[in-house]
Amino acid sequence: MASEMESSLEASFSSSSAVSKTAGFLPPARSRIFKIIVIGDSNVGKTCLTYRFCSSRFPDRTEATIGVDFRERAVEIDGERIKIQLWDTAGQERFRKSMVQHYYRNVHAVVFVYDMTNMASFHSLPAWIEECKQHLLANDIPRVLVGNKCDLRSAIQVPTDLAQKFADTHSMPLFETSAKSPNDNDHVEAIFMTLAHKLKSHKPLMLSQPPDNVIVLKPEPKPVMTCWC
Ligand SMILES: Nc1nc2c(ncn2[C@@H]2O[C@H](COP(=O)(O)OP(=O)(O)OP(=O)(O)O)[C@@H](O)[C@H]2O)c(=O)[nH]1
Repeated sequence: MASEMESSLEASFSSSSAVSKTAGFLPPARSRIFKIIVIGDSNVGKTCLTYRFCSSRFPDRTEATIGVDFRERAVEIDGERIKIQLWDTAGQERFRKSMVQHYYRNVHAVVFVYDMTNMASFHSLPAWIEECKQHLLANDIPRVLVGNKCDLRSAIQVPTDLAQKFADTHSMPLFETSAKSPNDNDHVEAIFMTLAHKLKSHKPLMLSQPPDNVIVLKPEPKPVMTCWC
């Protein structure tokens, strides 16, 4: 399944068919697909965060991810339809081994997740960053750091200032959120939409398809970036 996904990603565009009202079929509408991998220790809430963004709710129950799960959501930004494809990767080493090289192919952005109630998951972050380096992820791809489970206020182990220092050192925005709390729904949305905005502006040229089927390359306007950290 991973290799099938990759071949579609290598094309960078997806198609959906459209029927002309007058003369048969129009060429398929195109939308860009962006692959975002979500990585971090087991149990930090990667599945819940991706589920929350793609299905707008907290999952009833989760099991440890084996290999990788895919979730996808289409969003519209400044009139352009973009598909955000989230690769929810296994945190447990034994469930990653055979798949790990697939995660890192054609990645457009990375979300590093730690559990705010688990200091060990925060201390693992350098190892996750190192894994990205080893798989030759370009330095300039957008990355964000997410501290999850902020709803468990009395159990917080990772202070915000420590996480912020780490985020600054690695030039990433920091988001503290909860995949579970209904109050944080907008926040989870904001994390992935911030990335989507960044990705949209990542490529300086975009393809547009006017009715006469001439493909025109035109510069993309810069979106306004907002950071919620
Ligand atoms: N209180 C609280 N619990 C959460 C939150 N997010 C996830 N959980 C719980 O944390 C546990 C692990 O969540 P998952 O999303 O499966 O964690 P994961 O990082 O995908 O784990 P692996 O698949 O093993 O890598 C589950 O019991 C979730 O219900 C959150 O924001 N708040």
